[in-house]
Amino acid sequence: VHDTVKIWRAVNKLPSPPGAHWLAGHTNQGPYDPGFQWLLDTVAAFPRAYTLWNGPVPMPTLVHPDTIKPLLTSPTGSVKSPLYLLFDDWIGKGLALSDGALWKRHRRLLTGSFHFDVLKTYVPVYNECVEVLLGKMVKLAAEGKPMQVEHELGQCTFDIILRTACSHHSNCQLKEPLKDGEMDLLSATNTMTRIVTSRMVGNPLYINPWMFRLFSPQYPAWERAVGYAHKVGDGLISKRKEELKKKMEDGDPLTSPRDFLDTLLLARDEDGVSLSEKEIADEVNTFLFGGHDTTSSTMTWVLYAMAKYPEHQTRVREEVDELLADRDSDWITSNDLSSLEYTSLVIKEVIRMYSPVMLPSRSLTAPYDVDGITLPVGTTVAINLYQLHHNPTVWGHDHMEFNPARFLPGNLAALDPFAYLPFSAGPRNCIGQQFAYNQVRFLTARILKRFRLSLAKGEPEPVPCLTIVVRPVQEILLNLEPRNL
Ligand code: HEM
Repeated sequence: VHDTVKIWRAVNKLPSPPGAHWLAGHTNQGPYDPGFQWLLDTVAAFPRAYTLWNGPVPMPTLVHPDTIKPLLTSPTGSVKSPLYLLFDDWIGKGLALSDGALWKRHRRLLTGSFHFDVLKTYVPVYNECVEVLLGKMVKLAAEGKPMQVEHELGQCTFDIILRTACSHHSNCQLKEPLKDGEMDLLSATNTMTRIVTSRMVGNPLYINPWMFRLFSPQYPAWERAVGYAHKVGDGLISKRKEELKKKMEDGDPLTSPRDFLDTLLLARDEDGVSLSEKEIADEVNTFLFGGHDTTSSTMTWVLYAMAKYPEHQTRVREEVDELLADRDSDWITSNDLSSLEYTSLVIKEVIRMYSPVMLPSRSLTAPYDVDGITLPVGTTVAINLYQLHHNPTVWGHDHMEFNPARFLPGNLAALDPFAYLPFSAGPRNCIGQQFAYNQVRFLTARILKRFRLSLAKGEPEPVPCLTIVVRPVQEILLNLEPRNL
């Protein structure tokens, strides 16, 4: 009680949007309602930090580089907040959820998997997976049907992460739709994502694991999907262990891991200790989770932005045409990616506009100073990246305008390095940043090389909403016009 009173006293000193109900807090005002108008109004009124009341629970929210930077750069000042426990059954103590010595050990062992040289080896996989997608787009165009962007990109990015992480060919892009009661890894993952989201923004009682287990009608579906995903993951791991054992018996020194799973199985710390089976399984699940919805949501918004702003679409296409001129095929190599300069600017701006991962949060393990107010140990603090990226005091009053030129080196120089944090920053930044970024540049270039995209007539403007990632409330439909090459 003493600690709670201390926290309440401190958070009450921060500014807070008016009208919070004593029990419901700001929930009735719809802080995360689709479209994010409340977030836009709030950051305009409180451009540094404010207290959001999630029902009766306060959550100081940081929205300015100055208030965010010390939190993210302190290696010991905070741990992941209890909200991350919503993922616990699914990804266990993998990199995203663990803290302290366990996290440090895993991060050290896994960093090598995202080294430039390793990421280079994934480019052929991107090419193969996008060929499947392009084939489906050709068929849709021939039938005069629009593309359901999120659906198609969700399948394609899942195909990519399964192949790059575990060399697993799921054929998920070409599978027939599942019949009632059937499950595959993609549908299990989608079910888990849906249920975590509904616990995050739905009945707050179900945030508690026991209330969820005992009373939520969704629990049986959750248990089934988690069980299925773990069974598939465990199967992939034990199959690979056998393969590696056989290779070693045949004298292979195993110096070049084939994929992320190999890296995990071969990882040894300074004392020669490997990861346990449970640790490996948690990391596999972490990467399938972290590496799928994030890139799929980003690609969805990129393609939408290309259709909405044809002048930028044309500039990206010209850049790709120039890169691939005089070549026999559309295949893009890892060396090509750095030539896609305008494409990169466009992608950075899309990620700013939509902030696919919106709301990292932390529990303070040391007092934290926000504009002269000290938040005590135990306070849950959120960093709202959407609000940071739409903070008029940081980005100017034209922050809702789509303007890739913001990211030209000359303009970036004037910007605080903590003004743009889609992948967070500091020791807990996104380990998959370069992997994601390569993939999105790659997919954008290959798709625009082959198709002109336009908004399907009569479709409403898509409205972003918060799930685990930011995605459109309704599927986005785009018309496809194949280019005559
Ligand atoms: C556009 C795509 C992506 C975005 C916007 C993104 C964003 C983020 C953000 C903001 C964090 C920090 C979360 C926090 O502090 O709570 C994070 C962490 C993480 N991301 Fe990503 N991510 C993306 C893609 C990926 C991919 C492709 C992977 C894996 C292949 C991945 C794996 C992870 C992991 C494991 C962490 C936890 C790292 C740690 O705590 O050491 N992410 N990501």
